[in-house]
Amino acid sequence: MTDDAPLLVAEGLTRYYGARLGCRDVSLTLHAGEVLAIVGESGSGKSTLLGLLSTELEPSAGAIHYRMRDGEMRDLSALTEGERRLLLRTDWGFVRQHAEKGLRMAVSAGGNVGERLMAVGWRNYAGIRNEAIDWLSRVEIQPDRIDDDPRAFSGGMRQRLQIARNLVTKPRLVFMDEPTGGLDVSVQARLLDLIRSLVADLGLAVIIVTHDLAVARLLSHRIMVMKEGRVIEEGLTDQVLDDPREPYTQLLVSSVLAA
Ligand SMILES: Nc1ncnc2c1ncn2[C@@H]1O[C@H](COP(=O)(O)OP(=O)(O)OP(=O)(O)O)[C@@H](O)[C@H]1O
Repeated sequence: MTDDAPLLVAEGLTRYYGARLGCRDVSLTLHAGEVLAIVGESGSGKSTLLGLLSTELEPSAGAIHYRMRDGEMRDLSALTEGERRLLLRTDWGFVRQHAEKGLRMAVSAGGNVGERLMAVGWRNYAGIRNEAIDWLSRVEIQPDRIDDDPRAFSGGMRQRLQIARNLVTKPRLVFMDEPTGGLDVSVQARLLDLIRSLVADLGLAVIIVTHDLAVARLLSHRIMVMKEGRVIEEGLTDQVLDDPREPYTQLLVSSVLAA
């Protein structure tokens, strides 16, 4: 298997909630180090698709194959529960909009980061603490806050801690669901900058859901536009946003310009 082999291939992903369509017949290929944005208005199926890709939701139809660290392409639906959990704890990250869903709020900042290291086999307390301090400083959290729990942190700090917790194991793929949503504009800008430089430094593959096209433009190489559960347009981010083909995408783009 060469490095050109895709990291993740999804085919025909479909999910119904009873009779209601979540998303339908979505196919995509993601390579290592590639950032894909999924955009669309509220209810268009973005979170459903992210849930399917991250195996949190079971598809009604379709399949996802993922290239494991040993190079083997595996059908994610055929993983054992143990293998799936290991993937989630080590090779993948998931940065959620609400940091309290991605952090352990009653555990110290250092513990939140250290816990993931322990999941990949780190045992030496001093080593774990040093690595946690290093990661806190990478996400611009003062080392003297290491023993505070995230309840004592601002929204932006919580989000930066969530990022450190997710990236400390050097995952190859990170899912992000509106990672800057709900924060003040100035906090958002700083966080986006941080995400952008970490993603580039670590060569991460990212699948990011956002309704904010400015976020997609800043972070992503490729973009998929969803409407009513389907992908209606996709391509290189700059091309799609500068010259949208679909009237719906044109509307999305122009409402941002008018904002
Ligand atoms: N748990 C659920 N039960 C029933 N229907 C659901 C459920 N979750 C999502 N849906 C439906 O699936 C469709 C897609 O929703 P989804 O949350 O994936 O969209 P979204 O683009 O992420 O929206 P938002 O930006 O508001 O989060 C919507 O019609 C929604 O009502």
